[in-house]
Amino acid sequence: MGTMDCGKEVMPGSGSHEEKIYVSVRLRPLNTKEILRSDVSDWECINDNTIIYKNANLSASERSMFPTAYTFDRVFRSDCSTRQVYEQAAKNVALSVVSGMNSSVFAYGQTSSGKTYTMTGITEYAIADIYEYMQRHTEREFVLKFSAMEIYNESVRDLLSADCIPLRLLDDPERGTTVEKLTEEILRDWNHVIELLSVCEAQRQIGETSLNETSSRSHQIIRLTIESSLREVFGKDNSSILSATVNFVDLAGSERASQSLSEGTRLKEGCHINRSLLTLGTVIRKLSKGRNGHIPYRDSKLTRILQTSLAGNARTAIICTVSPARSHVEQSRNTLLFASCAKEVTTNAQVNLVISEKALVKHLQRELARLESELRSPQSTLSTSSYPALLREKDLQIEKLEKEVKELIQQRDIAQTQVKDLLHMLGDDGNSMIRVGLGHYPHLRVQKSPEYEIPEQETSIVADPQSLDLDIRSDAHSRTSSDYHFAQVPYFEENFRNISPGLVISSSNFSESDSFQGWEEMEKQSN
Ligand SMILES: Nc1ncnc2c1ncn2[C@@H]1O[C@H](COP(=O)(O)OP(=O)(O)OP(=O)(O)O)[C@@H](O)[C@H]1O
Repeated sequence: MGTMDCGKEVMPGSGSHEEKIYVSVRLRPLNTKEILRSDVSDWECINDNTIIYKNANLSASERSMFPTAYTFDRVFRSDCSTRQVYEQAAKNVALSVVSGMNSSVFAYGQTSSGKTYTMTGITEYAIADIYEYMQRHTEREFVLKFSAMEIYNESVRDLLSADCIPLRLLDDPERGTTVEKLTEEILRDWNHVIELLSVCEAQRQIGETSLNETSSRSHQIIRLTIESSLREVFGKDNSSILSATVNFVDLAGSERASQSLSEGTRLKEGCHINRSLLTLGTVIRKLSKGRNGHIPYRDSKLTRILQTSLAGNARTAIICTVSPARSHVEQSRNTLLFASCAKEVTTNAQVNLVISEKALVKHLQRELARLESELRSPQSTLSTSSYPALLREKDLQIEKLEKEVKELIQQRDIAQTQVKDLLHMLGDDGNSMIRVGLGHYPHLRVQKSPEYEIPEQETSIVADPQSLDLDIRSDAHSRTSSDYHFAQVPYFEENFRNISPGLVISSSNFSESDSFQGWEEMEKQSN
């Protein structure tokens, strides 16, 4: 398998993942030394999330000063296995790396609390799971790169190199802080992993203190970078590649010189360890209160290298290891205080997509060709040759609409004239109108239709429901109002109740059989 690290562009992809750091606490059993000096276990995990300090002899002032119960995403009793800790507190975060998200798993705690014990197991389990994932996803081609470093006395050292030359840190605008000249081994297989892990173990600075015979005197970061792409297009420089890094961080343990009885080299190491852990604590505390103000990442190499993992483009899990011994209560409380701040810190992981420059150029060329052919195609609505036809069609549409507008204006003018004439006629013939008070009938108006040449014997009727009066207009040329015959009241009721206002009805609609009665008769009935 070849490396994919050619000229490339890293782009944060879709699937932004803002979340809080996953914080768990692991309580280890009392060790032989602690048992021999009759130390007692003062801490107890009362459920999956809460650990309590259970010393009954606690003074009242101590009780008021310190919390006795602490809650986290997960707490592990002293009899929990590292496999269990991995499965429940690290696996989910660590394996995000195969989906293109950066991730980090840290162990934090005082010296001899079980950080190396925990991280050794977690690193192996996670890499084994990554291999298992690769076997299941044969449609993708994977490249795994392994690197390892330690920060010893504030110097960065390559754990895969025999040289003890301190490495420089560089600031990369895209990738954050990087370590110059750090060896990156492309992993061949699982045996290669085991081999490299044992090289790291052998190279790491270990020293004996009174608290831990094999105390780690440096912070160790084992880093795995995973790149993957779909197999069919792999190696042809025309694919996008997922690229992410997982860090397994085994921090050196905080220690009190009086307890670790260190002096000389160990004392100097302890000072460096404590100072960088103090910076880490400050960074976490400030981040837990939001990202306002200055965050002192640059105060230590550890926080510079881990900046992305602490608040950037990464998913992060922190496992805080705690000794149960009463003699370490102060250190344990400090660890739990750190854990309480850490659980308030938010990171924002994104899927990292890498597109090789060649692939990017090819993609853009293909897109350009597609657009050009679309422009040339005769069917294309964008074709330049179709513009004149399109314009002609639009002109015709405009012409048609203008014609319609003209016609509508004419119709409106005619209607206005008719209304005028009608009003005029009503005004002129006002005297011939006979008003009848018919309070309970719709307003009916009997009148001559303006355009209609009414024959001698005809009269028209217009209903006006706005008024309760019944108005009857006679054909003034032929008759007087007294000559009129009208339908009986029930007839009006039946036939004109729903007549629209202004509708003209000829009286010829009535037949003699409708038994017309004289006007006076009708008036009599209505009163
Ligand atoms: N959960 C555990 N169960 C059993 N033994 C443990 C557990 N945790 C730690 N130990 C033992 O305790 C001792 C100290 O553990 P370890 O070296 O992992 O501590 P550490 O926190 O890494 O210390 P340091 O910071 O000094 O390196 C080791 O002998 C280890 O085997």
